[in-house]
Amino acid sequence: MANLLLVEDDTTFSKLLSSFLGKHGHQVKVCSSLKGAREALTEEGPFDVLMLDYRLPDGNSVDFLKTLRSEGNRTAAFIMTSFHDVRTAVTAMQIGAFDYITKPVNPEELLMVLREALNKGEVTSVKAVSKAKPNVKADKQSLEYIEGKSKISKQLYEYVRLVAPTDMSVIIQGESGTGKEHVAKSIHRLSKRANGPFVAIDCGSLSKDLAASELFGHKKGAFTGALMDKIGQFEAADGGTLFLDEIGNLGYDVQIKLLRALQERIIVPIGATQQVKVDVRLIAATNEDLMANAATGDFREDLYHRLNEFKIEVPPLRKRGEDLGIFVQHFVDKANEELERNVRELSKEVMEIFMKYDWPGNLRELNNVIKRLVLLSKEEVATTSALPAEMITSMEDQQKPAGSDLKALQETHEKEMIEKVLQEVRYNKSKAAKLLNIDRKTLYYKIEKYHIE
Ligand SMILES: Nc1ncnc2c1ncn2[C@@H]1O[C@H](COP(=O)(O)OP(=O)(O)OP(=O)(O)O)[C@@H](O)[C@H]1O
Repeated sequence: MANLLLVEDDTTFSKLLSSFLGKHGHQVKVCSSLKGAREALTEEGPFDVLMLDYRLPDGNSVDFLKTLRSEGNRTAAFIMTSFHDVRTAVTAMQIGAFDYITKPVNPEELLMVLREALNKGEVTSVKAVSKAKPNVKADKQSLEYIEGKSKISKQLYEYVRLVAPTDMSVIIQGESGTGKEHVAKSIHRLSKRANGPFVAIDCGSLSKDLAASELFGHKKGAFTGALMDKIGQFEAADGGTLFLDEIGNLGYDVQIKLLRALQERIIVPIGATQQVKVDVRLIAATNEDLMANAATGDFREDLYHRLNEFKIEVPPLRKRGEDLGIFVQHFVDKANEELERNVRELSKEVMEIFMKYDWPGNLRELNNVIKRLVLLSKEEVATTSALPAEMITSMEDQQKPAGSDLKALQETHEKEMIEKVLQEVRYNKSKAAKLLNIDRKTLYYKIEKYHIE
């Protein structure tokens, strides 16, 4: 039996859900607002899993969860969202931090996601620590992952093989769910450090107060709550690779410490007087534009350049062309095995929809949608009946006009405006920056970004 917190403002739905989960032996506390959830967490917690509706009267649950994580709350959680909000939920999703389920909620799917959340247990900032066994050539990872055959994928793995044997720091940039962690693991596996540890940290779920201690360790008594000495993840990764996911989330003071660790190869645990030598290769991932953040001062420029010895862009799924079919088959096989089903393939109509859809959540979203399809399909060929209904309607309406992509639209406007102002001031960049109300660094960055001559 699990102790669940359900935050849902649709009372009919929450009653149905809690009675359904009750019948499956779970205990459910229901709240209809984030304020209520906050109170329940303080007064009635801890819970095993948080189940959060996306839109609530007093805010959205992605922001709520982010706050909880930054406060150090690590309860497993998933978000229930309508298909139209998937994009937002997915974009904000951190690996392992939380999952999502689309409404209308299918009972079998709900139990599946809940089971997974319970198995995962508490979310930790340390995502994975693995020590590869020497002499095991075809390790499990190579069976679980595929590279794809498209030109863009071939290039991606060419870069991976090129940079892996060096000791260069690498920035892996790509949208959420594109496989950045997998790329980092591949670099580690193909490096001289393959027999050393691979430690993955999710900086997005590190609380601000504890980030430095998590990375560099602390001495007993260094701060309230430091009850004993703690080894930081830098030391844990000694001789291997440290993977910092969502590095853009690290606070400024931790960024300074990180830069020092990279430059001098030494760390000082909090409260310690002695320095500790470390031999760690750093790989950082981000789905933000770190260069832009460095230009605006949100990320330390010196650290950015120190990390950016090599940059790898992981392409979004919609740009991986023919790989889609390969990934589909791979995820179908995986879901069959996990769920003990026997779906052979997806119908032509499903594949057509998949090809038109733009997959904002990339491989992770594809994996989720296929799992649902396999779970709900009774036949060997999975049909559109197991797709979220709204996915089908949205595809029917979708003409993909250029003007529907808000970000692209904003960028086009921005580019036009910058060009216009630059012309007006005869390319005097200081004047242009002033008129545009941005600093010069940001202007330079944007000129480069938009290839303005
Ligand atoms: N090459 C691959 N072959 C098969 N599955 C993959 C591959 N790359 C990624 N995946 C799967 O896609 C999902 C997302 O991958 P991963 O966590 O590496 O992405 P990410 O870009 O690091 O995500 P985030 O931005 O949220 O941290 C995982 O379930 C992973 O197993």
